[in-house]
Amino acid sequence: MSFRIQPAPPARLNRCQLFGPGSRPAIFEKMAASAADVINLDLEDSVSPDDKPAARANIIEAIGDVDWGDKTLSVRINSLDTPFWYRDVVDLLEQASERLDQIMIPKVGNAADLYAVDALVTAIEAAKGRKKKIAFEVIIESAAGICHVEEIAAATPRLQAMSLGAADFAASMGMATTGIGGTQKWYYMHHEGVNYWSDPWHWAQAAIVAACRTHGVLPVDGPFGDFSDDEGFRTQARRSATLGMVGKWAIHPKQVALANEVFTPSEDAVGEAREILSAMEEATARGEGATVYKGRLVDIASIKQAEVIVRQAEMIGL
Ligand SMILES: CC(C)(COP(=O)(O)OP(=O)(O)OC[C@H]1O[C@@H](n2cnc3c(N)ncnc32)[C@H](O)[C@@H]1OP(=O)(O)O)[C@@H](O)C(=O)NCCC(=O)NCCSC(=O)C[C@H](O)C(=O)O
Ligand SMILES: [Mg+2]
Repeated sequence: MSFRIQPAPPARLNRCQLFGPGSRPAIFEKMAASAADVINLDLEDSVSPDDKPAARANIIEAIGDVDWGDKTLSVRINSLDTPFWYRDVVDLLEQASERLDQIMIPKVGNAADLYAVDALVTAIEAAKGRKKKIAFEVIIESAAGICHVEEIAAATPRLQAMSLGAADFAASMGMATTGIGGTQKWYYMHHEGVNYWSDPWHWAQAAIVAACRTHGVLPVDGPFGDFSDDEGFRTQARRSATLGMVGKWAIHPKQVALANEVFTPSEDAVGEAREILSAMEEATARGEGATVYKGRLVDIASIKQAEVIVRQAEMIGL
């Protein structure tokens, strides 16, 4: 390992991010009452161009008026290739209450995109005397974004989280699918009469996790479009969790419980992680760097692995 210590990501829960269009204020209270850790009020692709001004006004009003509890409250602005984004930032930062925690910047292509938004946000915060520094989260959802994922993860200390946006990513990459996440019908190998399905999102997810872990950012899996397919959602989420992601988006309220279920470590997993830590404590007291736990090797690296699970459990209060 490099002599530089890997920075810890923000110590907050991010198991589920529930999205809702800013043009649909009737669902804001329902979003606030949900069990999602993060709320994403959307000004981007779920809002039609004509509705953008009204959606901004709805969101600004709701940030102050709705009781969002202890959730992380985030607003997705429009991307930098549109005429909408600067007005999103200016109106939010000038008019929304200090309850706003974060803005989500979609379709980032390189670090300079974040530099531009950071400059604007920093100027408005200073001009308006805002006390809370707004955090950023980004979506990697283009060929440029995935090519520059590491410089994006390092771009600004405001950055807390990074998601994979499977729909725009597939379009930008020219992928032959209209599916948003999950297994794709034609993505398989064939051997001796049997098809073996593979995961076309895997490499992008792994690149995102590595960039995030290098720079202390939370890696998050994005949307799973078919909200009638609970098992498909669970399977995709379990793969993401196994790869190191901390949570997943919900584009319908029924997906919140599924994400929380997958990204909350099970009692068994937490129990085993605590037992590994105890076994290693005893081994260390005996002057040993490795020992045997349930017939398998555990060593100093196992302590770090177990601590990932125990830290997550402690944040949740398990
Ligand atoms: C997908 C939806 C349009 C479905 O809405 P609806 O038809 O109202 O669903 P239901 O009738 O099944 O709703 C049941 C009840 O739940 C409430 N509801 C609906 N949606 C939400 C929500 N998001 N949060 C909270 N509550 C919600 C309904 O009001 C019903 O309540 P009740 O009548 O009291 O029982 C809709 O869910 C929706 O708009 N979802 C979010 C869409 C969105 O934000 N999309 C953007 C993110 S995905 C994306 O952008 C792609 C990404 O960038 C990429 O590139 O990959
Ligand atoms: Mg998108």
